[in-house]
This record gives sequence, structure tokens and C-alpha cells, in this order.
Amino acid sequence: MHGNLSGLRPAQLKSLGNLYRRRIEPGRVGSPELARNLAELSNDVRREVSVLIDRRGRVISVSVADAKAAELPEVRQGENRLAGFHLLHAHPRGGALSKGDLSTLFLKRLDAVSAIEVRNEGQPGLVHTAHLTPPGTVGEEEDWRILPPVPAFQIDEFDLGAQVSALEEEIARAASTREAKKDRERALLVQIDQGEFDAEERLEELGELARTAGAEVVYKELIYRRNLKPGTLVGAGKLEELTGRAYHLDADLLIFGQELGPAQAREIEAATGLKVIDRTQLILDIFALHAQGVESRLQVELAQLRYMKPRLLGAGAALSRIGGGGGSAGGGAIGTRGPGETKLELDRRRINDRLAFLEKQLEGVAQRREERRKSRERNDVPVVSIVGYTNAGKSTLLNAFTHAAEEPRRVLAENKLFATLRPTSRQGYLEGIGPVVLTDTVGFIRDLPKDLTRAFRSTLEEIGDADVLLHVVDAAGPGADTRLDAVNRILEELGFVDMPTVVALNKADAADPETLARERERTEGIPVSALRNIGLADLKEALADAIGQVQRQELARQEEVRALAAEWH
Ligand SMILES: Nc1nc2c(ncn2[C@@H]2O[C@H](COP(=O)(O)OP(=O)(O)OP(=O)(O)O)[C@@H](O)[C@H]2O)c(=O)[nH]1
Ligand SMILES: [Mg+2]
Repeated sequence: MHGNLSGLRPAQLKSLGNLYRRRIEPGRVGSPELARNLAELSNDVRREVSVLIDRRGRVISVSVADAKAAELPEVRQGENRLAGFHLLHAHPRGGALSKGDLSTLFLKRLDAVSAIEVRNEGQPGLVHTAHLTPPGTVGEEEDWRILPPVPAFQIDEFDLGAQVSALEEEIARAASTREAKKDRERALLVQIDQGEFDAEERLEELGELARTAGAEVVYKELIYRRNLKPGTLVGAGKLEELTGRAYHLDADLLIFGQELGPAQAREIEAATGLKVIDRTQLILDIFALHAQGVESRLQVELAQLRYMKPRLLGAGAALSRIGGGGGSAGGGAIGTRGPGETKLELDRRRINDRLAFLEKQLEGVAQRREERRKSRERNDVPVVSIVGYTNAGKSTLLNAFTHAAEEPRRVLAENKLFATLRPTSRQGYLEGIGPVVLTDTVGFIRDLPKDLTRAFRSTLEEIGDADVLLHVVDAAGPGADTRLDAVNRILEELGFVDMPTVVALNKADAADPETLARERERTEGIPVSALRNIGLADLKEALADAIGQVQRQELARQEEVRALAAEWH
């Protein structure tokens, strides 16, 4: 027996215990006799009394509590089933199904919930029953259907068994059509707005990230919260609402726009029954999908493991949560994909070994890269590093600049975030300068996850080798200025301050003229379209000027050194 039993007399406890002996006809809500018992008892103890009945008509649990607090076994019958039992309880003060009753029905996937109104003298009055509606119900329909109330002596007339079978069939049918269509994972997106000016843009960007990771975004919401709840960030009520939405939109993935702590993710997952991933996990997942070549794969795996390590510690549940997916970059569920061979199913001890191994491997790769860099330096060819926000058009611009329109010289450019992870250098030519090396590299994003920055350190450091930076901005998308600032902030964090920079306002063909003019004024950038070959001559001229200036400064410096040396001799 469960619930608040304090102050109950032995006789009352005995009567409650006797409820376990009651059996009803399978597939019915209850029997008139059981309804009478419950009403009497509830009246007697002046509290709600609940019984849980399984599909064979047996009472499996008795609680002196309302529906929300009633003891429910923690069984999940699989995605396509209901819980396999229904809740019957008595309201000592009368009244129909409460909000708590209905949300328990929904969240616990009960077969049904029924409330017996208790009249004076403990007589059972009307019985109110509700059951779930099929998933995918849209429009005005609620998550549940409330049946017309019946008097207690007719409680056994409703065919609950038939209703449950029909509903389960419906749920299974929806699931199998979805399976057959091989749909992409359907995701709900949530961005918490704490008053940031770019909250809207962040939600938009989260959508782009989700799309790139292969999810179908079926719902997005900006949730304003001045103060975050420690456990669930948004609070239990909001999570209930999201659970309902997910059910009707047939989604099972919930993506948060902010990084979730290990305990938070687990708590939100437990409350919603959905797979929960955060923005960092999503970005890591995209990197895992796009990683090609030894170095990028090592880097991505390192970043993933570092992110996961604290999330694996001390939690069996978390381990299965993260380890569930496939190991290949192509397959597997979003948030669980890993690069290369390694499945992300390592235990705590092996993680440390693997981390040490990856770090060592990367050191080796970085060293070889360093040697290559040195030999290039000796060549004295000026280097231009193309930097910018992800999807700004860096790779497209490199292709346009180096006339590398054909395979195999063409570098991959596509409408996906983080298409490029590996720095690629191409030889180009600038009038008045001669041959130059142009290097395309991994794109930036605001709040770049720290684990990624660390893992990609050697790749990012190469940016600093450039004589001139070519900062590519997508001038067509919303918030060009925020993205430009975000890139500058990251460059600063990486220690690249005061590097000679030329700004290219790309996608000018698609940009709104007003925005373009404003950005031009603000950044002294040069409008171009890498895709349509517009403005490239101007851009080349600006680059040549910048390189020329760097070279003149370098000459002057060498001159000074020579003069100093001459003085000393
Ligand atoms: N309209 C328009 N689209 C462009 C232009 N330049 C690039 N794009 C498109 O923008 C998308 C991203 O281009 P990429 O060159 O892959 O961008 P990136 O900066 O290398 O992106 P990441 O490597 O993912 O960081 C592609 O779909 C391009 O076709 C342009 O001048 N105008
Ligand atoms: Mg690229």
C-alpha cells in the first residue's frame, strides 16, 4: 500500500488491504462493487483512494493519494504500447477528472483514468473516464478524450479492452508507416531566451544545425525564462507541454539550444521520455558526419570523448543513452554518431586510455603539419587564410579564386554547416604579387564548443601563419553583423589580434541592398558573389594591396635589422 497512510486506523488499513483481493472483468473500467468500496473508503479516510488495475482485471496497486501521486510501476511496454493498466480512483469531494488526473494519463500512457465522485454518506456518484487519443491527432483535438460520465452502477458497460486494442493498433500503424518511409528523425527544437538580442537567430541557427545533422525539424520554440530551473531549465509544466507536442507530431528527439549538464539531460529525458540532445552534441555530431581524413577524425573523436567523459561517469543510464547508436559516420541516430571505427561505447577506464592515445596521435600529425608549414615558409609565397562563419561561402570562394571548378581540384562547397573540416590549400595568382597560397579552413560558429576548439587547435593555429586573413561574411543571411562579430571574437580568443584582414561581403547576389550598404560602411568590406563570380576582381585587388603592404613592412623591418647590424660592425 502506498501514499499518505498516517493517522489511519487499523480497520481502515485492513479495508484498504482488502482492495487487493478485488477482481473485475478484464477489459472493464471497474465493477459497481469496487466503485462502492472505493467511494466508501475514500469518504471514510477523507482522502483520494486509487487502485491500479491490469488488463487481466487484477488490482496491482493501492494508494491513498491522487492520480499524480499514486504508485505506478515503472514499466514501459515499448514505443507502440500503452502502459497496460488503468487507474480507478475516488474523489472524496466530488468533481470530474482533474488536470493532474489527465496529465498522469498522458505522461504514464495509462490505458485509461477514471474518477468516481463520492456523494454524501460515501455513496458512489458519477464515474468520469478518459483515454488517450491516437498520435498525430491535430487541430482542436486534445491529447485525451473524456467520455460522458455514467452512474457507478453502469461502470462496467464501457468496453475499455476494445478501446485499448484499437488505440494500440493505431499507434503501431503510425509507427510502421514512419518506419517504411524511412523518415529522418523528427525533432523538436527549444531555445531558451534570457533576453539575448540574438535569441531568434540562435533558434534559426539551431534549425540549420539540426537540418545538417539530418533531422526533420517539426517544431521550434523560443522559451522566455529570466531564471532557469536548475534541474530541467524550463520547468516541469513546459516539459509536459513539449511531451504532448512530440506525441502528436510523432517526434522523438528534443534538441536544446544551450549546453545541458549531464544531470539536466538525464532529468529532462526522464520527464519527457524523449531523446534529448544539446547544441554541442549536435555540432559534434555534424563534425563526426563530415570528418574525412585521419586528422579530422582523430580531432572529432577527441572532442566527442572529452564532451562525453563527465556524462558517462557514475551513470549507467547515461551510458546507454549515449552509447546507443551505430559507430559508422553515415548511420546511427543523431547525437550518437562517431567518426571512424570507434563506437562510442567505451567505459570509464577505456575512455582515459583512448583519450591519451588520441592526444598522442594528434601530436604526431601536428608535428608533420608543422614541418610542411616550415618548408612552405621557405618558399616565401604569401599565404591568405580564408576564415569566416560556417556556410559563409569560404570554399566556394576558394574554388572561384583558383579556377578550380573541375574535379579533382574543386573543394567541397555545399549548403551544410561545417562542410569543410580539413584545411585545404590551393595555389592562386594575384596581379602585382604573383603566386599566393589560399587556405580554406573550418568555419566558426558563435559559442564554439570548447572541446572542439581544443581538439582543432592545430588546425586553427594554422590560420596564424597567414600574411593576410580573408574574412568571408554571408551578407545575405540575417544577422550578418552578429556573425562577423562572433568570428572576430573567436579570432581574438585564438590570439590572432591585429592581423591584416580583408572582408568579403559574400552572397551579394542574394543580399538585401540596404543591409549590404550598411555592412559595407561598417566593415569596409567588398561585396562579392563567389557563386556568380561578381566582384572578384575588386577583392583580388584589395588582397594584393594588403599583401603588398605586409611585404613592404617586412622589407622595412629587414632594412632596419641590416642597418642595425651594419652599425655594430
Ligand atoms: N547565393 C549565393 N550562395 C552562395 C554564394 N557563395 C556560396 N554560396 C552557397 O552557400 C553555401 C555554403 O557554401 P560553402 O562554400 O560550402 O561555405 P563554407 O563557408 O565553406 O561553409 P563550411 O565549410 O560549411 O563552413 C553553398 O550552398 C553555396 O552554394 C554566393 O555568392 N551567393
Ligand atoms: Mg567550406
